Amino acid sequence: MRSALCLGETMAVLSPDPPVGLAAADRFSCGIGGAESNVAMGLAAFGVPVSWISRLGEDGFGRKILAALAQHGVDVAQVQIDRERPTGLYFKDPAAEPEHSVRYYRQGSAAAAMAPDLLADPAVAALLAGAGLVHLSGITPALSPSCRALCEQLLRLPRDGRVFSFDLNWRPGLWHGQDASLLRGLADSADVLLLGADEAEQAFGTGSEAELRTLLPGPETLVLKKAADSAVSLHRDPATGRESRTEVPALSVALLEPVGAGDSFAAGYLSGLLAGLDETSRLRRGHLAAACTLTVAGDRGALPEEAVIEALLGSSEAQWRATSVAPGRIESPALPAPAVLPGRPIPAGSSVLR
Ligand SMILES: Nc1ncnc2c1ncn2[C@@H]1O[C@H](COP(=O)(O)OP(=O)(O)O)[C@@H](O)[C@H]1O
Ligand SMILES: O=C(O)C(=O)C[C@H](O)[C@H](O)COP(=O)(O)O
Repeated sequence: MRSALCLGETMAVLSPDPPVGLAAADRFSCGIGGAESNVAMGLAAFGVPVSWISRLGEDGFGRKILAALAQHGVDVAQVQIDRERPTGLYFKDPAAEPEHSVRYYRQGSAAAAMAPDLLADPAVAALLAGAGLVHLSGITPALSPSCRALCEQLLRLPRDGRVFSFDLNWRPGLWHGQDASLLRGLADSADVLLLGADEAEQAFGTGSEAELRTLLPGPETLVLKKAADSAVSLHRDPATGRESRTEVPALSVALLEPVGAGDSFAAGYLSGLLAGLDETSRLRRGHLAAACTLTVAGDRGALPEEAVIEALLGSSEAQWRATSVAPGRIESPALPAPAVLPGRPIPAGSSVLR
């Protein structure tokens, strides 16, 4: 299988522990968070050889991020270390309204200093030349003008058999005071564009398939996620120009925490693309990986064993629709018995929402 390369910022994440509002918090647990590195770890879990490219501060948070990604099987050899700027941070605020539930401290971070000269680094150029997939997201161009220039330059590269994927990851807080209309041009120059109907509505004023396809005619494949309902792939055959539509319902999930589901979906879908699977299987892999993440209290849930993935991907539509995922457990008529999901137990005091 050809390798993948994911580029973007990863930060240290500080979460009040216990989960109270920031004003009341005395203690924090520290994890790591970054959309593109979540995708990189997700791809590695599906067996894809993957590198993550970024820039970190010469600090403990940077070292923690490198160690965590390496532990998940992601190649971090070409991550740059910035001696002047720090690793970015964000805080979770469990008491805040959803649009303020995350507080970024990433302005002037090491990653925000990424620039097109990164591509002149011979080791990075070699990774890029060998990659079958290059994954970016709408977060990076919002970080700084130099990061935006880097994304523009990457998306202008000749394809040479590579696929450039782009997850919209609309973060209005990061675009404040900047021209967010640039995002549409970037998204439109990818080959595979992943976006949620809700975020498309906010960023582009519509979540409708037909209107989005008209607004974004560039990508060969547009993957529109409709949260708990379904995901739709609109794919244009490069040889004939014919457009086909594939829709796969989402799994029934006992949701614990939503963060990271979009990144896991991207990893599932893109791993299927690299493996040469059809659109239905790619979308199913996306839903399955997202469901595993939705049932844990972190950015990424562990996948079931390979035989379970295969059985679910090969199941009939009725069996797929009757499949449900709860913390630690998958039940499906396509499985001889409920499958146990590996991973951390549910933290005490967490409530399982439905
Ligand atoms: N309530 C839910 N039930 C089942 N699956 C869901 C639910 N919410 C999200 N998903 C899954 O997660 C994927 C990503 O959802 P999305 O809302 O786009 O996430 P994000 O906002 O994290 O990007 C969906 O395509 C679907 O597979
Ligand atoms: O870099 C950022 O700004 C982030 O938000 C990092 C987040 O951990 C993930 O991007 C989760 O994002 P979803 O998968 O959409 O829930």
